[in-house]
Amino acid sequence: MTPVSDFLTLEGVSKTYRAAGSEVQAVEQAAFTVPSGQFLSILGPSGCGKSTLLSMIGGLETPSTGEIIIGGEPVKAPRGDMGYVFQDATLLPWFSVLDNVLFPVRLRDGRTEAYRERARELLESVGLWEFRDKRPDQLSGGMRQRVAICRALITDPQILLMDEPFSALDAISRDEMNVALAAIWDRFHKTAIFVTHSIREAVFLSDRILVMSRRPSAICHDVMVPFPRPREAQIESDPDFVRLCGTLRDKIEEGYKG
Ligand SMILES: Nc1ncnc2c1ncn2[C@@H]1O[C@H](COP(=O)(O)OP(=O)(O)OP(=O)(O)O)[C@@H](O)[C@H]1O
Repeated sequence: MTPVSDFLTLEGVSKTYRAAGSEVQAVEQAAFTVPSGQFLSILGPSGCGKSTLLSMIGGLETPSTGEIIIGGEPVKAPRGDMGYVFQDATLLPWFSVLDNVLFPVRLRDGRTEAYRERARELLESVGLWEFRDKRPDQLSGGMRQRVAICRALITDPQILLMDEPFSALDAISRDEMNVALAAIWDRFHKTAIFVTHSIREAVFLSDRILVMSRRPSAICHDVMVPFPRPREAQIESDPDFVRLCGTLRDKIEEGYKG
């Protein structure tokens, strides 16, 4: 049994895609553990295998070699106790904000009334309760992503997986979303795996950052983020914050060269 302190464990995880006679080594020998409640970001250049790694943790892709263990159980398929947030909020356009947040419950057992209070708590925590009757096309991109985060948390999952959830947003909305996500994470405190290209975003949000290189597609650095929580947007002008961003930029450049 994996101890709770090592909630997620990857052992020698690799992924090779094979198609039309060619092979792509998307992830090579990933091995790390994540304690329960840690916010971990995976940072690296385009094509280094970040999304593939996240998909394998989520049970959406199967590793070619190695094993992924969550809460003592090997991951064989998507689990009911995971929440997902993707680049596109993928809300149902004909449902209200509230019904979108409750949708995973409707799929699971239909007992949406029992979760209405939790939906209210989640929507209030991101400032959207008063928008509960609006439809997605009446919301901004940032608001839609906040709804997607509430939807991912409605069933109180053990782990939240996020794949570049804010990359389609403009810079101001993205900064707002980082503050909103940090606040929601401080409140609900889930184990979180967050894929991003943005060094600043990773440092602002994370307890720990894994940097991936492109050749090989492997984890090349594992860095703890020392700043206390709660974090305010102003932390980004702190010299230590700026210095850590510079260090990570250097590590990513090293990873590019391979
Ligand atoms: N289904 C697939 N079939 C074949 N190759 C794939 C597949 N999915 C990803 N790849 C390849 O695997 C490598 C890693 O892709 P992946 O999307 O995991 O990288 P990434 O770091 O998330 O990239 P980005 O930051 O651009 O989203 C890339 O070379 C990609 O083209």
